[in-house]
Amino acid sequence: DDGVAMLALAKSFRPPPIDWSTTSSNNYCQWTGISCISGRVSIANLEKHGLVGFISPAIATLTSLKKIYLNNNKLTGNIPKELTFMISLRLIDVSNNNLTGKIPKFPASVKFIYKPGNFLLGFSAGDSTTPGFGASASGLKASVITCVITILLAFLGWVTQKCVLKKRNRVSSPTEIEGVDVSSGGGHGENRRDPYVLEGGIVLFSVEVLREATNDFSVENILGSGGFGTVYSGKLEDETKVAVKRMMNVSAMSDNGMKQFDAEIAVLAKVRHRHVIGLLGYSVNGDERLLVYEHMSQGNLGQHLIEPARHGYSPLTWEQRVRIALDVAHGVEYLHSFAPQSSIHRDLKSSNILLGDDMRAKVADFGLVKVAAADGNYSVDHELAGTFGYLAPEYGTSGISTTKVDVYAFGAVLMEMLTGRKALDKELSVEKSHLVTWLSKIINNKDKLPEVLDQTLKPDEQTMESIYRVAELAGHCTVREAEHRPHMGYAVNVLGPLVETWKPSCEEEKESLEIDKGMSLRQRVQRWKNEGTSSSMISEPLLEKDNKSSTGEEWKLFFEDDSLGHWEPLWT
Ligand SMILES: Nc1ncnc2c1ncn2[C@@H]1O[C@H](COP(=O)(O)OP(=O)(O)OP(=O)(O)O)[C@@H](O)[C@H]1O
Repeated sequence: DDGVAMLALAKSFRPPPIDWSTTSSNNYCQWTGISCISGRVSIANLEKHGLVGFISPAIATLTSLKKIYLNNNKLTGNIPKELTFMISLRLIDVSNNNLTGKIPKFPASVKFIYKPGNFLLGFSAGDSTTPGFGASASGLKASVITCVITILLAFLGWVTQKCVLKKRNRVSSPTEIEGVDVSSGGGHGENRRDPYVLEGGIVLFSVEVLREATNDFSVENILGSGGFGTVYSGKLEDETKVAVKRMMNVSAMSDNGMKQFDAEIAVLAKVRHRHVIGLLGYSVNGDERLLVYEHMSQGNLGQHLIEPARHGYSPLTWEQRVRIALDVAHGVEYLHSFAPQSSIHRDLKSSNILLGDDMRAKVADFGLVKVAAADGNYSVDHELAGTFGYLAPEYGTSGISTTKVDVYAFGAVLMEMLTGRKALDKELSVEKSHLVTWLSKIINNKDKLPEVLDQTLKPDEQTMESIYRVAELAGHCTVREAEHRPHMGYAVNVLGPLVETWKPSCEEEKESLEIDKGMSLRQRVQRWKNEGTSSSMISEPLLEKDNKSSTGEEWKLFFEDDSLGHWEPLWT
């Protein structure tokens, strides 16, 4: 809901546009010049409205706003620097106003138009060297008036910003972020000391803070690399361990890198669940995009399943595997059914399942997440994304995406747990390389299954019963017809009784949904830890070999709908 910010915006104009209210934000999507998508403001077109007043920093809290047209009005005051932190912003036009103060530096992804007009922009108000403000008496008077007005407006803007951010974030004071140095603001070269806490308690870090935390993004700190960047371990000043994902140079990649960055923030800012990775904050500096997550000390599931010794790990016991599977099922079920907006992960795989100190799992990497269509419906993706081996047949062939796409991928992960083999292993023969296709033929054969199990398991009779149950579930999750695959809730119910500490999922969700309002960053990380105890569109080439992945060789898939026919799925 953008109501609070819209009211602040209405109050910053004198008078506001004709049908805008300064007392009620009801129906703000219907206000003149406002366009919304899913109830969130996406375009504000207030061009030529004769507006007098200032640009409210509250605009910065409209996190879905893409375009702002404030040109050809009579606005005074400065352009709030907070606007440069807006992750969704692509265009801002403030030309032909009477704005003063510093010219803010927007990221390269934002088209910033401030000329013609705004003759005093770039000069501090009242500067005697400013054209038109010479030593004449009238010039001096004008300059003093401008200066007083600017100070008053800046103060008003500052008060509005404090109130709006406080109200939206329900964080009583930024200073409550104990020991976290979020100085130097968003890292636009200015040495800001104010901390910024944005929607959902997400912290806006300065690049300098993250640079220090990661030892200047040193090679020794690298935790892994994916298709869109490198992840570094880091330690904040208060000793909080974090993982920092440094996106590849955004100007060098297509829009999709930006989309991934935006999607992670949009989803993870709203989601708090013990089995979903916690996003602590982010940083934007020119073309630099950084995401800051809670640190997961035991790496990703793939590293523990496939050649664990290579990563310095012992093989997982069966009990650990089932517990991890249940954690993942809980996390994905939450995403599908309980999160504020039902979503599809679309890139579930063992390298996106991260493990904490206690070997409990969290689902990560939400860059490809997509809002799910209403129950029973589906949408067709024109830009497919995911990783070979985990891709559901209907998704690969026709782009049909439902939550069952994640169920299929989950089934593939279960098969990796059973066999200790990669979902797609190019080293093997064609019949064996695609794990789901190969194992599906064996999975229901109680005599043959023991032969293909991960050799490190050595199950006794009781464990074997559990293995058969999980194998059956894996087969069910990966059936060819999406409608015959179960919902994630079913997987939770199958796996729950197999582990000791089973609790009904809805009870768990209730506890976990509680967002950590008013908690310090350190407390939030600690809480997430405690809770743990219980692509860019690449059309050429169509297949991008993701040889940087820490799980070894994988093949990422990105292609446009017109190229669907070029791809031969392995299971046909
Ligand atoms: N919060 C974290 N804590 C610890 N390690 C992490 C964290 N996030 C990521 N990693 C490590 O960094 C690796 C790379 O992560 P990233 O999300 O960039 O790529 P990926 O998921 O492996 O591949 P892709 O993004 O191409 O799908 C992960 O596989 C994991 O080992």
